[in-house]
Amino acid sequence: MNQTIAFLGAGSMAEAIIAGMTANSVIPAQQIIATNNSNKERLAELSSKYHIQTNQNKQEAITDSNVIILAMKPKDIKKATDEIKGWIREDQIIVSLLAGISTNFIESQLDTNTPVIRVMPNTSAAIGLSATTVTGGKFTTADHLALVETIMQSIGTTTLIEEEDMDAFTALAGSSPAFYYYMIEAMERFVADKGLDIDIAKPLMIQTLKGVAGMLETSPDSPGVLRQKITSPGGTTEAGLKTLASHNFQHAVVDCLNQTTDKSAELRKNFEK
Ligand SMILES: NC(=O)C1=CN([C@@H]2O[C@H](COP(=O)(O)OP(=O)(O)OC[C@H]3O[C@@H](n4cnc5c(N)ncnc54)[C@H](OP(=O)(O)O)[C@@H]3O)[C@@H](O)[C@H]2O)C=CC1
Ligand SMILES: O=C(O)[C@@H]1CCC=N1
Repeated sequence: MNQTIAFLGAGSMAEAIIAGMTANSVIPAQQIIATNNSNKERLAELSSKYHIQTNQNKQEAITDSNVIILAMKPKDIKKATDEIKGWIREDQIIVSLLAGISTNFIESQLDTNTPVIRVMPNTSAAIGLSATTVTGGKFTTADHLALVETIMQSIGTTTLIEEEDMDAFTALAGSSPAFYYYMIEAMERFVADKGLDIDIAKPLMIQTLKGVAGMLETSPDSPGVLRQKITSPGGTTEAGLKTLASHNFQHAVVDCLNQTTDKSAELRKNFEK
């Protein structure tokens, strides 16, 4: 792909995307430029690990690129756009990874007709398995969206959504890997409590998760039916599920996703000013 991509921000999400992009040949490493606020060591680390370009000069990084990926924290968006607004051209595309922050705010901050596309990847981008949602702003054409989807497909799947649904999909696909990891951490506690060998237990846990993902993907049955097929009356699974229900497990999960969604909206309220 003949695009040069600048990352403004070189933190964990930028690295997950860079790792995924450079692991396949869709975007050559030399067409990726990373810049950040001040952490020189971090840029050196990314350059040595992924053989990408780095540049501490944000203006140069932007000027040399067609696609500019905003990868700073939501709290830093105002300062970042104030700094870069004079350097952005209308032939470029701005891609924002920022939770909560709207395309409309970035467009108004930049004060140009440059297309702004909001995406929400997850850290599985590092192994090419992100589930990335994509939504366009006021100046975005179908061609812009297609280009950004192609770029993001180098790190996994892409799904076009309405911007009003982005907060909820941020919960369901951006943050949710952390919720799955949290459950696995609890299972690891059980492994330790029982004195089981983690080297035996971990591959079994991973294989089980892969099996669950595969069944969800291929089986015509709903998750509820799949669960029932495991749950013999009076059996082991039923005992475990009863315990989860007694702890209001499903309520906790729904509440967790609601709070995550609400936080995305709150970030917008707090930092779009
Ligand atoms: N982590 C995740 O799983 C996901 C994160 N996101 C989004 O990605 C964004 C980044 O998150 P994450 O990588 O975790 O954050 P990190 O804190 O790890 O990284 C933030 C980066 O932004 C840089 N930075 C801050 N201000 C500027 C600026 N004005 N110009 C250029 N760079 C700047 C920092 O540089 P320095 O170190 O020099 O200060 C740092 O490299 C967030 O907006 C988040 O909502 C989206 C999906 C998933
Ligand atoms: O926790 C966060 O705010 C970011 C956005 C989605 C995943 N991580």
